[in-house]
Amino acid sequence: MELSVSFFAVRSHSCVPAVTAHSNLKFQRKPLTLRKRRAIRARASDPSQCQETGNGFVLEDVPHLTNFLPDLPSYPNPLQKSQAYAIVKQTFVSSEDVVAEKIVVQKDSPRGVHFRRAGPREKVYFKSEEVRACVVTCGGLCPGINTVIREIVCGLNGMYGVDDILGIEGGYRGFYSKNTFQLTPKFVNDIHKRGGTFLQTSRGGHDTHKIVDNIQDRGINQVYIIGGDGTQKGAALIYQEVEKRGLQVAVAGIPKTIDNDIAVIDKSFGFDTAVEEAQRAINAAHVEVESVENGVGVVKLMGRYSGFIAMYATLASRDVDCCLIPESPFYLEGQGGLFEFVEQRLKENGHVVIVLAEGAGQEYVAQSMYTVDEKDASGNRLLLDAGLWLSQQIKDHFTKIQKMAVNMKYIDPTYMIRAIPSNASDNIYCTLLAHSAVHGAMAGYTGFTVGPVNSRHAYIPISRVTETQNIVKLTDRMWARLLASTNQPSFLNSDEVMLGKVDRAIIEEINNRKITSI
Ligand SMILES: Nc1ncnc2c1ncn2[C@@H]1O[C@H](COP(=O)(O)OP(=O)(O)OP(=O)(O)O)[C@@H](O)[C@H]1O
Ligand SMILES: O=P(O)(O)OC[C@H]1O[C@](O)(CO)[C@@H](O)[C@@H]1O
Ligand SMILES: [Mg+2]
Repeated sequence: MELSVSFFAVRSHSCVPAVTAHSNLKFQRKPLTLRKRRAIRARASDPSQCQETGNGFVLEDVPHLTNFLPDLPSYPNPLQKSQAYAIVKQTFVSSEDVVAEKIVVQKDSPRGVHFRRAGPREKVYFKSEEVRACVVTCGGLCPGINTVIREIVCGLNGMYGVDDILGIEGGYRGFYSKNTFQLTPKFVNDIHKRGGTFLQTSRGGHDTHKIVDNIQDRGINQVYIIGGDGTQKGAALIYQEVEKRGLQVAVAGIPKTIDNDIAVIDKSFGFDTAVEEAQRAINAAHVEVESVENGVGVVKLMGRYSGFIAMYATLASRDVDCCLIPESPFYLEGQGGLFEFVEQRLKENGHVVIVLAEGAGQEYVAQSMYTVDEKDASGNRLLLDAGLWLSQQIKDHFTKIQKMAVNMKYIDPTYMIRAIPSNASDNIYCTLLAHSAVHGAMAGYTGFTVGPVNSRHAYIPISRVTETQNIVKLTDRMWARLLASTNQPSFLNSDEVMLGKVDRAIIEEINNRKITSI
């Protein structure tokens, strides 16, 4: 496989520090802390690989087919003959190009974690005419899925001359319960203009053995898997089984989630589109409540454990008085509570708009009604309708206790913000994701997820994107910007925030909610 010995002095699974070509660096670098070293080591267990050099430079590498198929032949990349790329200064990504996980550093800090830069390589490990690829989409919908499908098909065909691409219908279970169909550039030509997934999706049904049996039986050698955290965990299992069986099959994950809760990557595709669509609902709520006396608008947006959509939609709109997200506990009654704030805004402005992420206040809703802990087919907890609950609570409080009638307008655009086609910038983002995945698979990388890290597309070990979930950090500046813009109560004791207790509690809670079985 492509690996520059001079650059990466060590190729090891256990991150042993080594003396390298970088010893002439300008600044003395601090060694990695024991905690960091342990964390990296834990991640370095197969399938991801990790290399650390003496100056604290760490490469968290992705597996390559030659790791378990050392005699695999390579071929010149057909892009060498591509007209489109003929005048590109550097068509191929050098094996030394890496992307830094942290972009803000101090002069004495270790160089830190890096990922392999995504893009076409000089050598490929598949002959174009021998590729049989497949594409599958799993989990919930998200704007842009069809663009990713289209660009995998068009990228494979246009850049690499591959014309055997299968569509797997209806998610993971489609591998073993449905017939496949052929995907051609012509067939997928205008699917990016539609919302949803052209291939259909499902939750549950991941059976690693049955899936890999089918991959093997159908002679598939490149598997493109589009889906969220659950899907990527499934992709890792498929990769491991493929390796165990010694198959020449590249497994590439394309991260998808409307909630923007996938770790490491800058942002998930479709997120901007969803935030934009959410503006329409917020605007409608604002127009409604402005036009009546004591108007209270409640808008419920998606966000199971992460309130990114609600936070960004609030910040973008400026018509929102209060934003409630799962990461930030809130309370209704008493001093500093939501009721007091609503009353104050009604007195000041005559109306109030509240945006609520669906996962916020779940514990209150559960307390107020008899509930059974229901799960979807993938094992994700089914949420209770916090929007409806909150609307009722506000109505009851003002009518019964304050003797003040409010005009409640509850808007639930949950599915509307994700069932739409992606906007222009998401379309371009989806294209880059798809092409990165195609280049990676053709170059023989496997068991990887693609995504932008500090705006540069990289190949990331799957375990890295599934080990934690991205959440809104209450101690980060973005949440402070929101609080400053809405002037809403933080519902937090400032000592707790300062000590970072809040984030820890939330992370623990999220960990407790983690799926243990599917
Ligand atoms: N831990 C796991 N191991 C193997 N497969 C999994 C795991 N978790 C989920 N899956 C499979 O991945 C698929 C999608 O999972 P899930 O429904 O949780 O959605 P997701 O990919 O997390 O997307 P999203 O949450 O953004 O809608 C399902 O087919 C499910 O069986
Ligand atoms: O109703 P569905 O299709 O299971 O999807 C709902 C869930 O999917 C997500 O969009 C992504 O996980 C969540 O925000 C939401 O709770
Ligand atoms: Mg998920």
